[in-house]
Amino acid sequence: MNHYDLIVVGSGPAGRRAAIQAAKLEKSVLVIEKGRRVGGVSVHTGTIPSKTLRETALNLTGWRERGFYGQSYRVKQHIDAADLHQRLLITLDHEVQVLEHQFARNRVQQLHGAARFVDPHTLEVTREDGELQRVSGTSILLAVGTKPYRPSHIPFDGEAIIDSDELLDIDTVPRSLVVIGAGVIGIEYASIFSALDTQVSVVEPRSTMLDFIDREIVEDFTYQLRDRNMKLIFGQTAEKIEREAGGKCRVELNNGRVLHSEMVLFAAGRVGAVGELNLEACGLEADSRGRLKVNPETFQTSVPHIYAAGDIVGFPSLASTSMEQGRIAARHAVGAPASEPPQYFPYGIYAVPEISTCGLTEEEVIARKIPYETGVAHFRETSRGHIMGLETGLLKMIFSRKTRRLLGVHIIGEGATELVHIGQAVLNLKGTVDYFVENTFNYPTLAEAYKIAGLDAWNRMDQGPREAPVATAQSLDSALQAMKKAASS
Ligand SMILES: Cc1cc2nc3c(=O)[nH]c(=O)nc-3n(C[C@H](O)[C@H](O)[C@H](O)COP(=O)(O)OP(=O)(O)OC[C@H]3O[C@@H](n4cnc5c(N)ncnc54)[C@H](O)[C@@H]3O)c2cc1C
Ligand SMILES: NC(=O)c1ccc[n+]([C@@H]2O[C@H](COP(=O)([O-])OP(=O)(O)OC[C@H]3O[C@@H](n4cnc5c(N)ncnc54)[C@H](O)[C@@H]3O)[C@@H](O)[C@H]2O)c1
Repeated sequence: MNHYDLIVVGSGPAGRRAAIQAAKLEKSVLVIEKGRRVGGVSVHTGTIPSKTLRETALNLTGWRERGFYGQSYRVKQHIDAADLHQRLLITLDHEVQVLEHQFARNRVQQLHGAARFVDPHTLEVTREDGELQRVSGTSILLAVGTKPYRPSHIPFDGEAIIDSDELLDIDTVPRSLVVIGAGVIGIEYASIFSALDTQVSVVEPRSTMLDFIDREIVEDFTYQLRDRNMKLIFGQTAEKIEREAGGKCRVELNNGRVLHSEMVLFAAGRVGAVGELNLEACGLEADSRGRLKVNPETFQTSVPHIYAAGDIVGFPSLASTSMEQGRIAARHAVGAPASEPPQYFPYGIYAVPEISTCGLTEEEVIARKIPYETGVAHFRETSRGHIMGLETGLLKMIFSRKTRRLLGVHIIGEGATELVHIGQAVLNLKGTVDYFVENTFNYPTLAEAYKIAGLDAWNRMDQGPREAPVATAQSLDSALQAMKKAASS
């Protein structure tokens, strides 16, 4: 039986980063992956496919050009499922190749098959050819991720009543779609299909959605979705879902309302993929949602040489944070020093329009009784926004009135998931409103919105002995506009 310094179960973001980190520290590493190809949910059914689908939809519909050419503008008149699949396959292939190459370069060994514990240090792998193989590890990292929650009362058929994994295999773009669950997955796909001219209805049992996002941003988002005819039905559950004789889906809500659609996407959460691990054999137990509890600093489970990272440990369940967790877990497992994760990480929602956020929301600042000021910029106030024909887009920053520090940045609109990193850096480096006022930004860029929002807040804050330096004619304009706005409000 082969023995390794570290065995990693799962090759998603947490597993791949952990494996490469341990290999860089010259440890022997084995990655066990039950999927046919490495990459995990992130590469095959989650992050990368959904973002590729979004990009394809925006490109083929000509979405980004409609500000100039009107709502009826299309790059391709009829977009079918083959159009969507084509780019998907190329992107996924590329991702897998890059990952395989990284493993090979770093001498990370791979074993394909489902792993289960035999005892706390030994795993048995059922290989693709049906053979069983046992391996042992000084440390083991569980990075097995999650799978869609599929309650037994939903008649999934893989064709018209589907989960988010099956969505990637559809062979037609539906003309109408009911999405059950307004979580991140539900809302991203709902807005992508709406951009493809599908008539979309979203059913959500709670009275609000995306509660971790600043309410002003969610209100703007909700307005934009409703404005393009999406039905957002809050406070209702789907009582019964069935296929009718003609093939259409019928969704009956608990208030008696009935929705008809060509397709139903059930996206009401995900559960940990611990089913095959035989956790009893290593002394671990998952919670009711299949999640494992870990020490948040080291990612050790209650069995000290067994670590868990990524979606299997719960919030925030992002590819980005999973990678960091995997890296920290691997360093701890092999006795290398590891820093703590930074206080604030960004969250990107790749809906149409996209949303990104980092730090505290206005609601959180109020709840903590922190005296604060906000600064807001609309993308249409920037020259880059004019050039791009943007009609929407908003950047909001929240500052402490006492320390002047940036507390949160919240963005909706084109490029939000990239732009947020400027705010993230200032936030984690403990920067203040003065950073945005005193520094020059490239012009014309959407990043100039930071300058405008910074000045907007600055004008209403105690400015002490400072003067706002005026770096360019453009920032003078912005400053004057912001001052006028402040004076009139
Ligand atoms: C539709 C969708 C869109 C998303 N979009 C984003 C996004 O835009 N940005 C973002 O940051 N995050 C996004 N996420 C979340 C992101 O995909 C996850 O946070 C990330 O994939 C979690 O990584 P992980 O390492 O925990 O494992 P996963 O990526 O879930 O991979 C786990 C791997 O473990 C393998 N495995 C499971 N059990 C066993 C076993 N017993 N033996 C061997 N192998 C096993 C599985 O086959 C799988 O390959 C999205 C998720 C979904 C579903
Ligand atoms: N851009 C990104 O970073 C991104 C994108 C997609 C997914 N993800 C990650 O994947 C994870 C899973 O996402 P998700 O959207 O599946 O889950 P979720 O838990 O975020 O959302 C599920 C939604 O479904 C609703 N719901 C729960 N039970 C329901 C029921 N029986 N009927 C109808 N609705 C019900 C919930 O109220 C919630 O709004 C998230 O935690 C997220 O971090 C991230």
